[in-house]
Amino acid sequence: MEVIESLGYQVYFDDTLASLETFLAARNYSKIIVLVDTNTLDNCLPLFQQALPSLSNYDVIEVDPGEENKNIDFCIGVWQNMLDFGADRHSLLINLGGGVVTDMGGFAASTFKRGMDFIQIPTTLLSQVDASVGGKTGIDMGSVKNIIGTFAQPQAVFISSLFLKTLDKRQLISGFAEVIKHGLIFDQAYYNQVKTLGIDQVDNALIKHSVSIKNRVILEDPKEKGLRKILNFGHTIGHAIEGYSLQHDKRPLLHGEAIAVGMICEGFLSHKLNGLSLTDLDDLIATFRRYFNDYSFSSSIDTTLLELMRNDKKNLSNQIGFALLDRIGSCQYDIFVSEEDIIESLDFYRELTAG
Ligand SMILES: NC(=O)c1ccc[n+]([C@@H]2O[C@H](COP(=O)([O-])OP(=O)(O)OC[C@H]3O[C@@H](n4cnc5c(N)ncnc54)[C@H](O)[C@@H]3O)[C@@H](O)[C@H]2O)c1
Ligand SMILES: O=C(O)C(=O)C[C@@H](O)[C@H](O)[C@H](O)COP(=O)(O)O
Ligand SMILES: [Zn+2]
Repeated sequence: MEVIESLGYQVYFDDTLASLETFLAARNYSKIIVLVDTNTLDNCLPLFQQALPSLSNYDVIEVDPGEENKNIDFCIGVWQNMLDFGADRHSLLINLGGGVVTDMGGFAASTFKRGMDFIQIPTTLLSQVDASVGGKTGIDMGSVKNIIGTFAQPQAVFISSLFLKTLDKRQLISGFAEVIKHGLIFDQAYYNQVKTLGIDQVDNALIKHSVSIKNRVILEDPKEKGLRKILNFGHTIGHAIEGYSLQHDKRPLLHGEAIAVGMICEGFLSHKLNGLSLTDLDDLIATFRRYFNDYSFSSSIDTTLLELMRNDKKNLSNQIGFALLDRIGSCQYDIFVSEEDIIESLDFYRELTAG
């Protein structure tokens, strides 16, 4: 078992979940509630139960799966269930699921009775390498991603790669977008290592390396006043595309798929405005196109996408904020980009992927 020290809590890499048993034994929670979605109820709760045979007295809250349910209505359902189960400030919420469960569960716990303890047991690659660590919690409103939320740290994070065995390939690749992002913004050698990996080559060492990159950034800037914004590379445009797709596409893009589009567009902006070489841009594009299908969207939605970008949390005084690369492995933040340049980056993506 390996451990990373994060913001006052530990991230355990522990396929046995023995560390969770020790964690619970050392605390005297008045009540334990496990939040799952329908898929993690079927696929992950049995593994959780097997690993913790001594834990029998807990309640389960189940929500429908998927981004379309990461909203206030489902959150009210979670709060209501916690009330019904008699949760108090000395209770623990265990979020057992992907980023939707860890984001929404973290938000529900951090606001319930002004805050109760929660732990994260991420069960997707995306939530293991990114969403479960760092304390960003939240929900969407319509097409606007993560617009209501808190910074609230879990009491601990328990990562077991065994959960990934039931995850489908599309979800694994979606999570891989954040892995590639970690290399692009912080670690060129890591980027070079991961950019040709097969998705079946994802292992504990890779998950731990990604978490350690994210952790170094958040330790320096827990509340995203500065450096932490680099973790948002690809997200100004990616979140707008994700939010749009969620409301309009029959089969909406997943988070990682949308930010892969965003990272190509923001790669273009990095080249145009922040000194990223053409060689690095071409490399970035080839990497994302190796793993991700092209997304087709017409210029008629550009005004809607810009409207969504006007809600980005990195914005300042009506200027749309970006984190952009100057080379692979290095990223700057607080770069404000004109709407003309943003549209040029969307045109660039469309031309790149046309035909
Ligand atoms: N807080 C953060 O720092 C942060 C970072 C990155 C992403 N996010 C958020 O995370 C969310 C995306 O997370 P995600 O990709 O994990 O999506 P998700 O939670 O929707 O999970 C993806 C799908 O996999 C299913 N699933 C989960 N674990 C499974 C398993 N082990 N076996 C089989 N099926 C399983 C889920 O039910 C769901 O259908 C987005 O809302 C994004 O905004 C947050
Ligand atoms: O942890 C962070 O900080 C990130 O930006 C990680 C992102 O991958 C993640 O998608 C996050 O939820 C985006 O946050 P937001 O503040 O842009 O909503
Ligand atoms: Zn993300």
